[in-house]
Amino acid sequence: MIAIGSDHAGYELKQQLIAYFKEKGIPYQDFGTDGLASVDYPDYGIKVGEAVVSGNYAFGIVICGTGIGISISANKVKGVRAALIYDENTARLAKQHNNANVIALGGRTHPFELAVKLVETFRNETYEPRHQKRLDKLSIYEKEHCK
Ligand SMILES: O=C[C@H](O)[C@H](O)[C@H](O)COP(=O)(O)O
Repeated sequence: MIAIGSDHAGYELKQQLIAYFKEKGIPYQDFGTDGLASVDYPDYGIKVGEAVVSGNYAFGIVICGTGIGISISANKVKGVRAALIYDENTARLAKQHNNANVIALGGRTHPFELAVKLVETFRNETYEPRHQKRLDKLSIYEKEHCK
């Protein structure tokens, strides 16, 4: 199950991705926003981040205008590794090297066709455990410094 959320600037791309998931039978849960009215990206980045660390989702997708603000927001949640991806290489490496559990896209920077390609590339990639030592350092920092 994919957790997906956006602010107003990411709303249209979120809806397009949801239509794609429905067509392909890909399970998802929509965490809002529900329209084009101006909202604040931290509310949605944090909501999706918390959902993902709950363990009930394969990964999260967060979308704002650029993907920057909402990735910063998701990364405030302990246990989240959110990656702003912008081409096939970063989509692949976000999984292979960083084992990202949230990916961020920009409604004003990522056309739908690119966004789908990046989501599918990330989804079908595999984490390389040789990087675990680095991820462990992040977890240790979180354990010691973030309540
Ligand atoms: O990083 C921030 C995001 O791109 C926001 O979606 C953006 O700042 C919203 O801008 P505005 O309020 O002008 O629609």
